[in-house]
Amino acid sequence: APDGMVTESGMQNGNGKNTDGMQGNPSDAPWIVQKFGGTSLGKFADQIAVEIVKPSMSLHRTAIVCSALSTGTKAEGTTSRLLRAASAALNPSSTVSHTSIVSEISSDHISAARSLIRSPSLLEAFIHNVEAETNRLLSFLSAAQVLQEISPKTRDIIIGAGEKLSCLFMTSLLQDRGVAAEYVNLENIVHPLTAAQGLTQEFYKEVGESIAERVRECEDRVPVITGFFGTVPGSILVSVGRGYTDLCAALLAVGIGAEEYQVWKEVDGIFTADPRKVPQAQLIATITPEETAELTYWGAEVIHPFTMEQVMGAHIPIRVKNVTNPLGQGTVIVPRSLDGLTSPGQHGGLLKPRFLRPTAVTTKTDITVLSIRSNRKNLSHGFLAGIFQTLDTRRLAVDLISTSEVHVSMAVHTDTTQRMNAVVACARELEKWGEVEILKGLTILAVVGKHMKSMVGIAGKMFSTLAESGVNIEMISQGSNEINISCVIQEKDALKAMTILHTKLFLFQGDDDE
Ligand SMILES: Nc1ncnc2c1ncn2[C@@H]1O[C@H](COP(=O)(O)OP(=O)(O)O)[C@@H](O)[C@H]1O
Ligand SMILES: N[C@@H](CC(=O)OP(=O)(O)O)C(=O)O
Repeated sequence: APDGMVTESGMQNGNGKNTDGMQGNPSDAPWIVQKFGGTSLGKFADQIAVEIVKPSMSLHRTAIVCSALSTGTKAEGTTSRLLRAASAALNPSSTVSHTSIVSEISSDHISAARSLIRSPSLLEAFIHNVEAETNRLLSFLSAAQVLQEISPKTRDIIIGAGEKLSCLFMTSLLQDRGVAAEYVNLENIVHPLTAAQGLTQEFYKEVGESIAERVRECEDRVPVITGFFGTVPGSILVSVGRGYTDLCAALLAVGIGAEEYQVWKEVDGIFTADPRKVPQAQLIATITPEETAELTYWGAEVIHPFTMEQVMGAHIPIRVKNVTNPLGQGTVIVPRSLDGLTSPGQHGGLLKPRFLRPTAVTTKTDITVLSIRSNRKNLSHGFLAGIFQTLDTRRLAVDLISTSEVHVSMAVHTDTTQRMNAVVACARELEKWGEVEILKGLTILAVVGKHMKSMVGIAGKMFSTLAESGVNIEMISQGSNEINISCVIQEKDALKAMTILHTKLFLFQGDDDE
């Protein structure tokens, strides 16, 4: 009987090697890597264990990678709360203490376990492990409070606690449901020598191989892997950013040579538009990595943008699937080597054929446009270089740019107060070049599709459709590649614009001239 957790040293332990009476991974079957997001784990942990992981184990060796638990939205999730705890520790006048945030995180995990884990011994071992992890976390936060400083490495360790807690929880739950599972903590997987080379492809490859090696040590036990993969060069939040678990699972998929990498979400896959905003959006059966990367960059929060590059180089397909509909086919992001072999399928009969329409439409909110009208007749030598240097010193990246002889407009993503303040500071500095204007409350609207390069007049149709619907276009920019056309509009028009473009460009019945 499962009498304790199968964990690394320091954690309360049962008999790790003994999988008696528990279902283990089949030996020699191909590997599948499954990644679960925080909100999915927070809401559907039982279904994930019983309806997704267990069935997968009958045909595949299954490895699961988990993000930190969220009970509501990602902003209320464990990672966000850990970041708030770190800020609270540093801020003596903070209204909440880091200790109260940590104790809430701890009690949320314990109450999730109480409601799902039936075995008293597994539950007791889990609570013990949560307490040990929480105490360690508190010691890091208290040290930060005393020093009034958090190094990037300490911040990484603090946020990494989120994935450790969620994986301890999933390991115990799987064991409780009869699965031989093993907790795999990647906190120390990055070797200092590997880290020294920076975030290079070689770094990713070595980390992926180390994760795979650790996973093989689990033998027939299902590895439950922390999506936090250690203190990476320059800090995980800065170098990779939120959503790093997608990348972690991709590194494992490559390292272990998985047959498929599954990203489990709360949507059926990638749609022609955000299904929560455009109810007519249709599920896309297959999509290219380039299109997925564009969509992600332009606001569709489907998968971390660094993920595609890793998996596609190794020709491993990514399948985006829904935790609440495990039998659905999802969307397959087809690696280059397989592209063309699979049919460009689509679901539903409402959509125009693939070669006559773009793949998807998306919006990216919180955009500010910074415009500079030169006070000379022509753009002088050094004008553009000066502008970019100013932006660079404030660490601002430009999403879209449009230039004329005496005028430059740049769209910047201002999703944090810090970035908005940086834009205002830049504007002040740029006044030496001419008249500066800041336009806030904007959205980038992007249409993406690999067939668009051969669709004559698609840009014209996009802009005339917007004009007919009374959507004012603030800025148009030549797309950086042929698979995307984007423009900047008012935030208040975003939903209307996306819906009307979806109807006119994607659906049969919306088109009057075909
Ligand atoms: N084109 C798109 N296809 C699918 N989902 C999209 C698209 N654009 C935006 N989204 C949004 O991305 C989110 C991804 O799903 P979710 O499971 O909530 O993410 P997470 O795994 O981060 O918790 C959904 O909220 C969905 O509305
Ligand atoms: N927990 C981390 C990493 C992550 O990958 O999250 P998710 O898989 O829930 O997007 C975050 O919130 O950023």
